[in-house]
Amino acid sequence: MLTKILKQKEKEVAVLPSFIKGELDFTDKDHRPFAYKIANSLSMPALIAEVKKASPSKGIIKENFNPVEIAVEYEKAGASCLSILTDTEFFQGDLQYLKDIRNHVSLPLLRKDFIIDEKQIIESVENGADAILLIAACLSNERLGKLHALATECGLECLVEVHSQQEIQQVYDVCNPSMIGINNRDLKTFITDIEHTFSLLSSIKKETLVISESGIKTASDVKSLFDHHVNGMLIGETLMRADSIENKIRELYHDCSN
Ligand SMILES: O=C(O)c1ccccc1NCC(=O)[C@H](O)[C@H](O)COP(=O)(O)O
Repeated sequence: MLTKILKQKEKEVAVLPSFIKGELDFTDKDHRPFAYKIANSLSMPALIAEVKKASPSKGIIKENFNPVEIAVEYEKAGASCLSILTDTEFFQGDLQYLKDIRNHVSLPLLRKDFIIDEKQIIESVENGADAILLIAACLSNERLGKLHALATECGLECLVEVHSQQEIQQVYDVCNPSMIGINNRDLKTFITDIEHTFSLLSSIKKETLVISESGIKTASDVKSLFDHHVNGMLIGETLMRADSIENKIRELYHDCSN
């Protein structure tokens, strides 16, 4: 699946406009601090709530999909940050959702896509992202280091995603991200297992914020993340399938407040 997605991304990147680094000026962009919001959620893991219509593993997740309405509900229900899927081909997302959502909520926004090229970083800033996802499994050491450096120069924060101990080492060899996301989804089988987060935790430096990603479904999952001092959690499907986002978020946090 990842190979298929990356082939498609190469096609998309080929038609993006090129840029001259010296001519970039993003000083007028207002930046909403992403990692800061995560770090400040002390009594429970911070919620990064994902706006996700469909996925390669589940097909359509939400039929009547209104990204702005969902984002507004997430903000009202107490999410710390939002993740907006912008990939069209596999997740039925759109870059336009990022722009639209930015105009209706005040939360920091993560552009969730498969970033492999500098041009996508410029596109992310121009379309209102505060942070981007960089997936270690999609990038060589050199590419990861370069993309992380450019994103930082452009005022974007990076959530660097890993699946293994080896990838954590790769990440620390080339950059020192403020946030590492451990993806609980095995990209070969699509099976999610929250234990995956706990198995990799000890390899992450104390000063790096840890986000557990994918397959988080119950209050007991959230409580165990909290008990393991995981700083944040990225949740898509569980929230998108809920009849009431507000009730679902309250239910997920239930065991942390008791
Ligand atoms: O969601 C998928 O099927 C998927 C397949 C291949 C690559 C990535 C995929 N998901 C991206 C994500 O990381 C999730 O959208 C995110 O972590 C939220 O996961 P969930 O709460 O399980 O929807």
